[in-house]
Amino acid sequence: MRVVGLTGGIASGKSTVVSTILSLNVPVIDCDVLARLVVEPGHSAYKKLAAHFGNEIFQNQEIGQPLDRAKLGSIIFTDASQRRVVNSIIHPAVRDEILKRLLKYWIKGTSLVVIDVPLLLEGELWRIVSEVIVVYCPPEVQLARIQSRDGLTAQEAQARIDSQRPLIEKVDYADHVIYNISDLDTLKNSTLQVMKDIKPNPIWTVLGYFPPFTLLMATWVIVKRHLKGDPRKTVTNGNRSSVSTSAPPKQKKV
Ligand SMILES: CC(C)(COP(=O)(O)OP(=O)(O)OC[C@H]1O[C@@H](n2cnc3c(N)ncnc32)[C@H](O)[C@@H]1O)[C@@H](O)C(=O)NCCC(=O)NCCS
Ligand SMILES: Nc1ncnc2c1ncn2[C@@H]1O[C@H](COP(=O)(O)OP(=O)(O)OP(=O)(O)O)[C@@H](O)[C@H]1O
Repeated sequence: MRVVGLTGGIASGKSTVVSTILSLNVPVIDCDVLARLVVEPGHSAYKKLAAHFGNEIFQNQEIGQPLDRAKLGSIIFTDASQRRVVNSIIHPAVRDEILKRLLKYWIKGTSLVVIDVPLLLEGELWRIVSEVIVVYCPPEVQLARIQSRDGLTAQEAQARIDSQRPLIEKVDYADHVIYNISDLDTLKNSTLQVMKDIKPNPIWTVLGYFPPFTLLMATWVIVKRHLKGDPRKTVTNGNRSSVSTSAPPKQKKV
């Protein structure tokens, strides 16, 4: 089974890309959805958040009520230390949900699964994906899209962008980049092209069910990612300043 990681920046267009991928009947595991699931009342991440923040992050300021997402957002997108705490509570729970879903798809004989992970290159999951797709758009476009989609001020939108690693740095770790700098039709076509490129060969899918090949393929994925380097260690690289944020760098397929 080929596992592909889809990432980008806030409002860069990941969900829009996902809708095209789903139209091809390729399953997508959406981490924003899982992050919502694991903070539902009764889940262990919910209890940990309550223990850390008290009642202030819940609707009606009452423990037992669903999360007040706007309130938690206003805290974590302006305070890096609180963001780290929330990440340390939610991310392991999301990772466990991802692994459970991957196992189910593998048992079902699925040949290709896409994981939509906004923070793929900031966490550990990049290690297990065979390909990384980055959806890129320039920061000024991100800013405008967040404001118009979420009704936030420019300052609030900027705080959200700043809470993530600069998108242009993520491009360096991509096997495929989708440049979302034009209209929605162009975005759809670029997505279809990338999906065509990564379509798994059915022979490899079948071979993946024979233990020696499973092991070989898993080793290859880990080695391949290792050779590309740890994206969390590099703050920036020499290419960054030479890449314009308003025009796409040369189409990249490694
Ligand atoms: C703060 C919360 C409650 C805001 O909820 P809201 O419904 O407004 O936004 P939503 O969940 O749809 O996220 C929108 C986007 O914000 C960005 N984002 C979310 N959390 C983070 C974070 N911890 N750090 C950086 N960016 C983040 C992502 O690009 C994401 O796609 C929510 O984002 C959350 O619980 N975040 C912590 C969990 C997390 O890291 N999720 C990201 C994927 S695992
Ligand atoms: N090429 C485009 N032209 C016009 N609008 C676009 C384009 N791409 C995306 N959008 C709009 O920008 C907004 C953000 O896109 P989308 O929700 O797909 O981003 P995202 O990366 O999934 O965001 P988030 O990280 O916040 O979940 C949406 O309102 C979407 O309709």
